Amino acid sequence: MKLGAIEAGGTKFVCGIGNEQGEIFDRVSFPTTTPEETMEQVIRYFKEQDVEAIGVGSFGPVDLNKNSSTYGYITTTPKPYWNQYPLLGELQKHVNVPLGFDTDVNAAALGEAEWGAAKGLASCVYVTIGTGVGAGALVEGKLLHGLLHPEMGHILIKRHPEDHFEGRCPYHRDCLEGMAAGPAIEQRWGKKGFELEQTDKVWEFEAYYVAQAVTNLVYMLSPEKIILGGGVMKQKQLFPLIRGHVRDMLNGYVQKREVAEGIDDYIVPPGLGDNAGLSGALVLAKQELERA
Ligand SMILES: Nc1ncnc2c1ncn2[C@@H]1O[C@H](COP(=O)(O)OP(=O)(O)OP(=O)(O)O)[C@@H](O)[C@H]1O
Ligand SMILES: [Zn+2]
Repeated sequence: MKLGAIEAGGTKFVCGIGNEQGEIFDRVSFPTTTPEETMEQVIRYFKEQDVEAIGVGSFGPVDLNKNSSTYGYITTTPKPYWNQYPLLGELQKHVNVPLGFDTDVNAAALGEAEWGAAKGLASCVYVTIGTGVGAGALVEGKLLHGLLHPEMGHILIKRHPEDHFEGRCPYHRDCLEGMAAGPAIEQRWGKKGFELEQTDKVWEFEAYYVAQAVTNLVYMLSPEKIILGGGVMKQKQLFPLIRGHVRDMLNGYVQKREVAEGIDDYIVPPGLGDNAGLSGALVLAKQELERA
């Protein structure tokens, strides 16, 4: 089965060709500029490929309600040019195959549950900490949608007592994304994250914020695995710091092996590495084909 996959990000669109076993045969990426420019490249790529279905995991907010007149739109994004953009409709005009659609982070969670770190589990959360913070959740075997879709990057967190950075979320200032996304690190410290590897304080603050999010996720969704991805999580020293804080914050209240002696295997990097989103989009394509 030849399937197409799109990971539509705010910086770049990654397109790929793969199959229902999660093998990826080709992978290209186009910068996210204007919808016209970016989509022209995406459409040209898929027109040369004879795929049976395409799955799309997109940055958001997106409309995932199939009964809505704006299904498949990128809706209220502050990203210039992409506000109220009919992503799926535009694609469908040019490729006559079933299209699966979900958020980028839900797709990543799905990919990880199918072939990655959460393989065989009916629940997991995938959190990305990159240009923004977002999380997708698989709950009892299904991706979580609801009213809009979860926007877990904007949860409210307690400030580190030594952190005086004001935060940079345009909506909430010091929410999780406002304090812990890559651009927040850069603005607070005046350097990019990868240049701050040796500065312990940077990762102490970062781990404190991410651990609060993880702790809240444990309480709210009770996932069987929590996967932390995105550019900032390339700093591998964050993992032990986050796990330590989570154990302290839970303080023994959740009495499960996974969040005690098994925590190294509970809060983990993506099993699929940078392919989580694209792999998840393949699953979305496969599922849409089965429904069609
Ligand atoms: N090795 C690293 N260490 C620390 N921070 C990093 C590292 N690599 C990237 N970052 C930070 O992560 C952010 C980029 O995140 P990422 O690479 O996940 O892109 P993204 O947010 O997924 O992009 P898109 O918007 O296209 O989805 C930047 O703020 C960057 O400074
Ligand atoms: Zn916010």
